[in-house]
Amino acid sequence: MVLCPVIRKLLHKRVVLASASPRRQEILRQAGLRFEVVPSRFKEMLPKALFPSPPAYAVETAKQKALEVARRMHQKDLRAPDVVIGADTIVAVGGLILEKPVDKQDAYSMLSRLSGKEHSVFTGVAIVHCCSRDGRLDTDVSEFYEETRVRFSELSEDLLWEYIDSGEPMDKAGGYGIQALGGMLVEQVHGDFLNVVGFPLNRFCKKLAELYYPSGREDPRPAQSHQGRGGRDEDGGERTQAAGPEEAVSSRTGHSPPPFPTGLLELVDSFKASKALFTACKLKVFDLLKDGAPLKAVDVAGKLGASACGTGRLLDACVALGFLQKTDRGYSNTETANLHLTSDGAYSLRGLVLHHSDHPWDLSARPESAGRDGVDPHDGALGERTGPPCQASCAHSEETRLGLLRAMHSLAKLTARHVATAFDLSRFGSACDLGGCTGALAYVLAREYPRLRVTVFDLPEVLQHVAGFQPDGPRTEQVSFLPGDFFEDSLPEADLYVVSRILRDWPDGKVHELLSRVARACKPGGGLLLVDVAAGPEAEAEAEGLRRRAGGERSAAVYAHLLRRLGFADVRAAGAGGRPLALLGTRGAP
Ligand SMILES: Cc1cn([C@H]2C[C@H](O)[C@@H](COP(=O)(O)OP(=O)(O)OP(=O)(O)O)O2)c(=O)[nH]c1=O
Repeated sequence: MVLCPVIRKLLHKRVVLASASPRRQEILRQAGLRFEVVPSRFKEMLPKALFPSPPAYAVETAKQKALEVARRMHQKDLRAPDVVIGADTIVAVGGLILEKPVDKQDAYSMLSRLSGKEHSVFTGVAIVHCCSRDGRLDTDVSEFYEETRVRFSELSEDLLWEYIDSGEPMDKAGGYGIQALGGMLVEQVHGDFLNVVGFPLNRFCKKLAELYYPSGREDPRPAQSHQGRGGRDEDGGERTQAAGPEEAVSSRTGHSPPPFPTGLLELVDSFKASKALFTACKLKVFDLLKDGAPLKAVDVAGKLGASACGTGRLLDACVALGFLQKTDRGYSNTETANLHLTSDGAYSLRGLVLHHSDHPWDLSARPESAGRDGVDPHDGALGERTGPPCQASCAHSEETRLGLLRAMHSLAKLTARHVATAFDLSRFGSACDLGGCTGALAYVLAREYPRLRVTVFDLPEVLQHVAGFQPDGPRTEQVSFLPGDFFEDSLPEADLYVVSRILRDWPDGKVHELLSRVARACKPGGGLLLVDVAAGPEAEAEAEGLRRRAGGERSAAVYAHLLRRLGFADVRAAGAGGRPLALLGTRGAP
């Protein structure tokens, strides 16, 4: 069939790739498709013996992967994406299906089975069109597979083990990657190379053409029958005319609708998810479900004095978010909820959640900055000043301030050990935590470094509240509190200055001013530990733009650049839980 430009047909749709495979993502991205990645949680454990042929197994697995994601997304947001794409690649040799090896021995038996022979690589693909109607999810599945035949050379034992020891086989069907080192093993390829790598792009485009050019309005030739090549299609029950109404309009007018606003809709969705969390915390749902037996929605509703229907929806949303689990017996907390969302959990973040729920624009603004002349934490973060600082000041009632302290304390407590151990700080004898608030980080630093004396430097109106947050236990005498304003007063002498979670909503000028003061106070060889950099390597590039739009963290690269400009050398970054967390710079000679 003649290929038409089909990828653009998906540009204005919300497309999700239900796959964690980096190869699939790359192939589709390079083809110009715009999509989100939501890896499927479907376990690839269908009983192979039930399938008439290996590709039938691959197609069904691909379909189940895509459907799982469509259902999960629908349950979470009550709005499924327009299209979910799932794929599954298998290797078949002598009627046997080989998936990813479970260990080196398994990789060895797979590769020795393939040595000197021809095998088939099948990738099954499912394109699931979704539609949410009255809270129900309708799906329309189109599926196909592609076969590529691959011949391996005879492989020596040495080569086999050398290849296995490279680690490459482990996440690949049949235990090899034709696109990398595994290419060495291959003598001949018959068919689509990309199909072996995990996604049959050419056949995918043909399938899209069948779906999106129903009666040849744009394609000079009418769509072919769905039998495809060699009658291999497994398109049972698929729709023959997948173009939606907007397709029809666009093909009539020749006008292309704008690209799908994925980022914008993600923001809306994440707001809905946060809202469910805020509401459940406010209603103390997690306290209610803490220790006892699971409860049905109607019982939870009764205890909360809320409607059964609304409560059921809220509980289901919490299930989708991973905070509750649901069984026949009812709803109960997950581990995360017990630990972080109950009122009295050791690492409770409920205070933080409630604070953000009640003061969405305060985010991580600190109580003292609201009252300080000229320091409006939102200045710059929102692009312009949002009003005179006194407004923010008035908004900070005593109760609000305590709520904010509680929120900051719980967050600092949770992350303090990661921060304290992100670098070896044992060379420092004294530290000053600027804006260290309740001392949550200071106490953990003291515990980790018995030689370290830590001064928490913060405004008097903040320090007057900290008594209620002091921990019992050893070495509390290493920590002292000193009232002061780090913009007005001289900074206490210290070998190490700590600036943790206070800069994120500040305008660049204020950040520069504070860090310059630190740089001037810091002795050569002294350090600056800066905590709170943007998460995720991909976030680095976006962080600046995002921060400018909505306030938030700066990327590690931006901070590192600034620290170097201010005379800090050997600036190193450390992360925790896969996220960048902190930077440590050492003051060079002035
Ligand atoms: C044969 C072969 C497979 N592969 C890869 C493609 C697939 O990623 C993987 C087969 O496993 P799959 O289960 O198809 O995919 P996956 O587990 O990587 O991702 P997901 O289930 O989330 O979709 O093997 C290669 O990269 N090169 C090859 O030469």
